[in-house]
Amino acid sequence: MPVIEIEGLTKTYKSGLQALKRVDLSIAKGEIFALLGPNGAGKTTLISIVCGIVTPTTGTVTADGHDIQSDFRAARTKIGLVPQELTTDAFETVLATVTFSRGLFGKAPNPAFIEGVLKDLSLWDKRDAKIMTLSGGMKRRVMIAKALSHEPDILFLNEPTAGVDVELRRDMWAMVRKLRERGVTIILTTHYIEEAEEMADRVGVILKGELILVEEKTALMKKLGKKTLTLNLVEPLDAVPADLSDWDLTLKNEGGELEYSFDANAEDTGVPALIRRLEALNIGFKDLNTRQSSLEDIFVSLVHRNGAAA
Ligand SMILES: Nc1ncnc2c1ncn2[C@@H]1O[C@H](COP(=O)(O)OP(=O)(O)OP(=O)(O)O)[C@@H](O)[C@H]1O
Repeated sequence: MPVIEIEGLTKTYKSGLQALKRVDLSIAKGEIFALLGPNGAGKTTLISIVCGIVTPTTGTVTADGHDIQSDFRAARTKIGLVPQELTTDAFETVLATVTFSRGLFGKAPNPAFIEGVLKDLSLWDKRDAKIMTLSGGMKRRVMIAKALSHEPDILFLNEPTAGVDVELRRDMWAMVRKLRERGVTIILTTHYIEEAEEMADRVGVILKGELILVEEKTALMKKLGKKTLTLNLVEPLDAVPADLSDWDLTLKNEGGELEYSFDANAEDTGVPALIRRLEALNIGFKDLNTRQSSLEDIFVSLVHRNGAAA
Protein backbone atom coordinates (compact mmCIF):
# COMPACT_ATOMS: atom_id res chain seq x y z
CA MET A 1 0.00 0.00 0.00
CA PRO A 2 1.53 3.31 -1.01
CA VAL A 3 1.76 5.84 1.78
CA ILE A 4 2.21 8.67 -0.69
CA GLU A 5 0.48 8.73 -4.03
CA ILE A 6 1.24 11.56 -6.42
CA GLU A 7 -0.68 11.70 -9.69
CA GLY A 8 -0.34 14.12 -12.58
CA LEU A 9 1.18 16.79 -10.41
CA THR A 10 2.17 20.03 -12.08
CA LYS A 11 3.09 23.41 -10.72
CA THR A 12 3.38 26.65 -12.60
CA TYR A 13 4.29 29.60 -10.42
CA LYS A 14 2.65 33.00 -10.95
CA SER A 15 5.82 34.12 -12.70
CA GLY A 16 4.94 31.58 -15.41
CA LEU A 17 7.78 29.30 -14.42
CA GLN A 18 6.81 25.65 -14.71
CA ALA A 19 8.50 24.09 -11.72
CA LEU A 20 6.87 20.64 -12.04
CA LYS A 21 5.79 18.90 -15.22
CA ARG A 22 3.41 16.02 -14.61
CA VAL A 23 4.97 14.12 -11.77
CA ASP A 24 3.63 10.67 -10.92
CA LEU A 25 5.15 8.93 -7.96
CA SER A 26 4.11 6.34 -5.46
CA ILE A 27 6.03 5.75 -2.26
CA ALA A 28 5.62 2.62 -0.17
CA LYS A 29 5.30 2.57 3.57
CA GLY A 30 8.61 2.28 5.37
CA GLU A 31 10.64 3.22 2.35
CA ILE A 32 13.61 5.58 2.29
CA PHE A 33 13.27 7.51 -0.92
CA ALA A 34 15.98 9.89 -2.07
CA LEU A 35 15.07 12.66 -4.47
CA LEU A 36 18.10 13.86 -6.35
CA GLY A 37 18.38 16.84 -8.61
CA PRO A 38 20.46 19.92 -9.25
CA ASN A 39 19.57 23.35 -7.87
CA GLY A 40 16.20 24.57 -9.06
CA ALA A 41 15.06 21.16 -10.33
CA GLY A 42 11.82 21.31 -8.37
CA LYS A 43 12.57 19.24 -5.27
CA THR A 44 11.43 21.84 -2.77
CA THR A 45 8.34 22.59 -4.83
CA LEU A 46 7.39 18.91 -4.81
CA ILE A 47 7.89 18.57 -1.07
CA SER A 48 6.10 21.83 -0.37
CA ILE A 49 3.04 20.66 -2.29
CA VAL A 50 2.89 17.36 -0.42
CA CYS A 51 3.21 19.26 2.85
CA GLY A 52 0.45 21.70 1.88
CA ILE A 53 2.67 24.78 1.76
CA VAL A 54 2.36 25.29 -1.99
CA THR A 55 -0.83 24.63 -3.97
CA PRO A 56 -0.50 22.43 -7.03
CA THR A 57 -1.64 23.70 -10.42
CA THR A 58 -3.03 20.30 -11.37
CA GLY A 59 -2.90 16.79 -9.99
CA THR A 60 -3.62 15.00 -6.75
CA VAL A 61 -1.60 13.87 -3.78
CA THR A 62 -2.67 11.61 -0.96
CA ALA A 63 -0.77 11.03 2.27
CA ASP A 64 -1.76 7.81 4.00
CA GLY A 65 -4.99 7.89 2.03
CA HIS A 66 -5.86 11.51 2.84
CA ASP A 67 -6.08 14.01 0.01
CA ILE A 68 -3.69 16.84 0.80
CA GLN A 69 -6.17 19.46 -0.37
CA SER A 70 -9.67 18.28 0.51
CA ASP A 71 -8.51 16.50 3.66
CA PHE A 72 -5.62 18.77 4.53
CA ARG A 73 -5.60 18.48 8.32
CA ALA A 74 -5.63 14.70 8.40
CA ALA A 75 -2.97 14.54 5.70
CA ARG A 76 -0.73 17.10 7.39
CA THR A 77 -0.86 15.31 10.75
CA LYS A 78 0.74 12.28 9.11
CA ILE A 79 3.68 14.32 7.87
CA GLY A 80 6.77 15.74 9.51
CA LEU A 81 8.79 18.27 7.56
CA VAL A 82 12.36 19.33 8.15
CA PRO A 83 12.76 22.37 5.91
CA GLN A 84 15.95 23.65 4.37
CA GLU A 85 15.95 26.85 6.33
CA LEU A 86 15.89 27.11 10.08
CA THR A 87 12.51 28.46 11.05
CA THR A 88 12.11 28.63 14.74
CA ASP A 89 11.79 31.12 17.55
CA ALA A 90 15.30 32.10 18.64
CA PHE A 91 14.19 33.18 22.12
CA GLU A 92 12.43 29.97 23.09
CA THR A 93 14.06 27.01 24.75
CA VAL A 94 14.56 23.72 22.97
CA LEU A 95 12.01 21.89 25.10
CA ALA A 96 9.35 24.58 24.77
CA THR A 97 9.81 24.79 21.00
CA VAL A 98 9.45 21.07 20.45
CA THR A 99 6.57 20.71 22.91
CA PHE A 100 4.72 23.61 21.29
CA SER A 101 5.21 22.11 17.85
CA ARG A 102 3.40 18.94 18.93
CA GLY A 103 0.53 21.02 20.25
CA LEU A 104 0.12 22.70 16.87
CA PHE A 105 -1.00 19.38 15.45
CA GLY A 106 -3.62 18.99 18.15
CA LYS A 107 -1.83 16.06 19.75
CA ALA A 108 -2.25 15.54 23.48
CA PRO A 109 0.89 16.40 25.47
CA ASN A 110 3.30 13.52 25.89
CA PRO A 111 6.39 14.65 27.83
CA ALA A 112 7.88 11.15 27.79
CA PHE A 113 7.70 11.02 24.00
CA ILE A 114 9.27 14.46 23.62
CA GLU A 115 12.00 13.45 26.04
CA GLY A 116 12.72 10.39 23.87
CA VAL A 117 12.94 12.49 20.72
CA LEU A 118 15.32 14.97 22.36
CA LYS A 119 17.46 12.16 23.74
CA ASP A 120 17.65 10.44 20.35
CA LEU A 121 18.93 13.66 18.87
CA SER A 122 21.36 14.35 21.73
CA LEU A 123 19.40 17.46 22.63
CA TRP A 124 18.22 16.49 26.08
CA ASP A 125 21.14 18.21 27.82
CA LYS A 126 20.29 21.36 25.88
CA ARG A 127 16.57 21.30 26.60
CA ASP A 128 16.64 24.52 28.63
CA ALA A 129 18.95 26.38 26.26
CA LYS A 130 17.50 29.14 24.12
CA ILE A 131 17.61 28.27 20.43
CA MET A 132 19.76 31.31 19.59
CA THR A 133 22.55 30.06 21.83
CA LEU A 134 22.88 26.78 19.91
CA SER A 135 25.35 25.94 17.17
CA GLY A 136 24.11 25.54 13.61
CA GLY A 137 24.24 21.76 13.89
CA MET A 138 22.25 21.80 17.12
CA LYS A 139 19.65 24.09 15.56
CA ARG A 140 19.27 21.59 12.78
CA ARG A 141 18.69 18.85 15.31
CA VAL A 142 15.98 21.02 16.85
CA MET A 143 14.31 21.28 13.44
CA ILE A 144 14.25 17.50 13.24
CA ALA A 145 12.90 17.19 16.77
CA LYS A 146 10.13 19.63 15.85
CA ALA A 147 9.26 17.62 12.77
CA LEU A 148 9.05 14.44 14.84
CA SER A 149 7.17 15.97 17.77
CA HIS A 150 3.71 14.93 16.57
CA GLU A 151 4.73 11.35 15.73
CA PRO A 152 4.40 11.54 11.94
CA ASP A 153 4.40 8.41 9.79
CA ILE A 154 6.05 10.23 6.92
CA LEU A 155 9.14 12.39 7.29
CA PHE A 156 10.41 14.80 4.69
CA LEU A 157 14.01 15.86 5.03
CA ASN A 158 14.90 18.68 2.68
CA GLU A 159 18.69 18.74 2.37
CA PRO A 160 19.12 17.43 5.90
CA THR A 161 22.87 17.53 5.93
CA ALA A 162 23.69 20.57 3.80
CA GLY A 163 26.61 22.26 5.48
CA VAL A 164 26.73 20.06 8.55
CA ASP A 165 29.85 18.36 9.79
CA VAL A 166 30.69 14.71 9.27
CA GLU A 167 29.71 13.72 12.78
CA LEU A 168 26.25 15.23 12.55
CA ARG A 169 25.78 13.68 9.15
CA ARG A 170 26.55 10.23 10.59
CA ASP A 171 24.16 10.92 13.47
CA MET A 172 21.42 11.86 11.02
CA TRP A 173 21.92 8.73 9.02
CA ALA A 174 21.71 6.65 12.18
CA MET A 175 18.56 8.47 13.19
CA VAL A 176 16.96 7.94 9.81
CA ARG A 177 17.65 4.21 10.04
CA LYS A 178 16.17 4.07 13.49
CA LEU A 179 13.03 5.82 12.30
CA ARG A 180 12.70 3.45 9.42
CA GLU A 181 12.88 0.50 11.80
CA ARG A 182 9.84 1.99 13.47
CA GLY A 183 8.04 2.03 10.13
CA VAL A 184 8.41 5.72 9.33
CA THR A 185 8.58 6.49 5.62
CA ILE A 186 11.37 8.90 4.77
CA ILE A 187 11.73 11.10 1.74
CA LEU A 188 14.93 13.05 1.57
CA THR A 189 16.34 15.46 -0.93
CA THR A 190 20.03 15.81 -1.15
CA HIS A 191 22.89 17.16 -3.16
CA TYR A 192 25.19 14.63 -1.58
CA ILE A 193 24.87 11.62 -3.74
CA GLU A 194 26.93 9.73 -1.22
CA GLU A 195 24.02 10.23 1.12
CA ALA A 196 21.52 8.63 -1.25
CA GLU A 197 23.96 5.84 -1.92
CA GLU A 198 24.30 5.22 1.78
CA MET A 199 20.67 5.51 2.79
CA ALA A 200 18.12 5.12 0.06
CA ASP A 201 16.05 2.12 -0.96
CA ARG A 202 14.91 3.93 -4.06
CA VAL A 203 16.17 6.94 -5.90
CA GLY A 204 14.28 9.46 -8.01
CA VAL A 205 16.06 11.92 -10.24
CA ILE A 206 14.33 15.19 -10.99
CA LEU A 207 15.55 17.53 -13.70
CA LYS A 208 13.85 20.77 -14.76
CA GLY A 209 10.62 19.75 -13.11
CA GLU A 210 10.53 16.29 -14.60
CA LEU A 211 10.99 13.07 -12.72
CA ILE A 212 13.20 11.42 -15.30
CA LEU A 213 13.98 8.27 -13.39
CA VAL A 214 12.75 6.29 -10.40
CA GLU A 215 14.54 3.09 -9.56
CA GLU A 216 15.70 0.80 -6.80
CA LYS A 217 19.11 2.03 -5.83
CA THR A 218 20.84 -1.31 -6.19
CA ALA A 219 19.24 -1.98 -9.58
CA LEU A 220 20.19 1.50 -10.73
CA MET A 221 23.77 1.07 -9.73
CA LYS A 222 23.94 -2.31 -11.40
CA LYS A 223 22.22 -1.23 -14.59
CA LEU A 224 23.97 2.03 -15.18
CA GLY A 225 27.05 1.00 -13.29
CA LYS A 226 30.31 1.18 -15.06
CA LYS A 227 33.71 0.19 -13.93
CA THR A 228 36.86 2.15 -14.28
CA LEU A 229 40.25 0.59 -14.73
CA THR A 230 43.17 2.79 -13.81
CA LEU A 231 46.68 1.98 -14.95
CA ASN A 232 49.64 3.74 -13.39
CA LEU A 233 52.04 4.15 -16.27
CA VAL A 234 55.78 3.72 -16.05
CA GLU A 235 56.29 6.67 -18.45
CA PRO A 236 53.69 9.44 -18.68
CA LEU A 237 51.99 9.87 -22.07
CA ASP A 238 51.30 13.19 -23.82
CA ALA A 239 48.17 11.88 -25.49
CA VAL A 240 46.20 8.68 -25.86
CA PRO A 241 47.91 6.83 -28.75
CA ALA A 242 45.80 6.44 -31.89
CA ASP A 243 46.41 2.69 -31.71
CA LEU A 244 44.23 2.65 -28.59
CA SER A 245 41.22 4.40 -30.10
CA ASP A 246 39.08 1.25 -29.80
CA TRP A 247 38.88 1.82 -26.06
CA ASP A 248 37.25 4.64 -24.13
CA LEU A 249 40.44 6.00 -22.57
CA THR A 250 41.41 9.18 -20.78
CA LEU A 251 44.69 10.35 -19.40
CA LYS A 252 44.79 11.58 -15.84
CA ASN A 253 47.41 12.94 -13.53
CA GLU A 254 49.52 14.69 -16.17
CA GLY A 255 49.57 11.64 -18.36
CA GLY A 256 50.75 9.34 -15.59
CA GLU A 257 47.48 7.42 -15.39
CA LEU A 258 45.43 5.83 -18.08
CA GLU A 259 41.75 5.36 -17.30
CA TYR A 260 39.49 2.95 -19.08
CA SER A 261 35.76 3.09 -18.46
CA PHE A 262 33.81 -0.06 -19.36
CA ASP A 263 30.52 -1.82 -18.87
CA ALA A 264 31.11 -4.28 -16.06
CA ASN A 265 28.12 -6.39 -17.13
CA ALA A 266 29.31 -6.87 -20.69
CA GLU A 267 30.42 -10.26 -21.93
CA ASP A 268 33.53 -8.69 -23.37
CA THR A 269 34.78 -5.89 -21.17
CA GLY A 270 37.69 -5.11 -23.47
CA VAL A 271 40.12 -5.29 -20.57
CA PRO A 272 42.26 -8.30 -21.66
CA ALA A 273 42.59 -6.98 -25.21
CA LEU A 274 43.59 -3.56 -23.90
CA ILE A 275 46.32 -5.07 -21.75
CA ARG A 276 47.65 -7.06 -24.70
CA ARG A 277 47.65 -3.99 -26.92
CA LEU A 278 49.51 -1.97 -24.31
CA GLU A 279 52.13 -4.67 -24.16
CA ALA A 280 52.46 -4.67 -27.94
CA LEU A 281 52.89 -0.90 -27.89
CA ASN A 282 55.45 -1.18 -25.14
CA ILE A 283 53.42 0.97 -22.77
CA GLY A 284 54.31 -0.33 -19.35
CA PHE A 285 52.36 0.07 -16.14
CA LYS A 286 53.42 -0.30 -12.53
CA ASP A 287 50.07 -0.89 -10.97
CA LEU A 288 46.40 -1.13 -11.79
CA ASN A 289 43.08 -0.98 -10.00
CA THR A 290 39.41 -1.07 -10.86
CA ARG A 291 36.51 0.60 -9.16
CA GLN A 292 32.75 0.44 -9.55
CA SER A 293 31.20 3.74 -10.59
CA SER A 294 29.35 5.43 -7.81
CA LEU A 295 25.84 6.80 -7.83
CA GLU A 296 27.53 10.13 -8.31
CA ASP A 297 29.09 9.09 -11.61
CA ILE A 298 25.70 7.79 -12.72
CA PHE A 299 23.95 10.98 -11.68
CA VAL A 300 26.46 13.23 -13.40
CA SER A 301 26.14 11.27 -16.64
CA LEU A 302 22.32 11.41 -16.44
CA VAL A 303 22.30 15.16 -15.90
CA HIS A 304 24.82 15.56 -18.67
CA ARG A 305 22.86 13.42 -21.09
CA ASN A 306 19.57 15.17 -20.38
CA GLY A 307 21.13 18.60 -20.33
CA ALA A 308 22.69 17.95 -23.71
CA ALA A 309 19.40 16.63 -25.10
CA ALA A 310 17.40 19.66 -23.95
N1 LIG B 1 7.50 31.07 -5.15
C1 LIG B 1 8.07 30.93 -6.33
N2 LIG B 1 7.75 31.73 -7.37
C2 LIG B 1 8.32 31.57 -8.58
N3 LIG B 1 9.24 30.64 -8.86
C3 LIG B 1 9.61 29.82 -7.87
C4 LIG B 1 9.06 29.91 -6.56
N4 LIG B 1 9.63 28.95 -5.79
C5 LIG B 1 10.49 28.30 -6.59
N5 LIG B 1 10.49 28.81 -7.84
C6 LIG B 1 11.28 28.32 -8.99
O1 LIG B 1 10.90 27.00 -9.27
C7 LIG B 1 12.03 26.22 -9.67
C8 LIG B 1 12.17 25.01 -8.77
O2 LIG B 1 12.56 25.46 -7.48
P1 LIG B 1 12.73 24.49 -6.24
O3 LIG B 1 13.04 25.31 -5.04
O4 LIG B 1 11.58 23.58 -6.18
O5 LIG B 1 14.03 23.67 -6.69
P2 LIG B 1 14.95 22.71 -5.83
O6 LIG B 1 15.14 21.50 -6.67
O7 LIG B 1 14.41 22.53 -4.48
O8 LIG B 1 16.30 23.52 -5.78
P3 LIG B 1 17.32 23.72 -4.55
O9 LIG B 1 18.07 22.45 -4.44
O10 LIG B 1 18.15 24.84 -5.04
O11 LIG B 1 16.50 24.06 -3.37
C9 LIG B 1 13.21 27.15 -9.62
O12 LIG B 1 13.45 27.63 -10.92
C10 LIG B 1 12.75 28.27 -8.71
O13 LIG B 1 13.39 29.48 -9.04
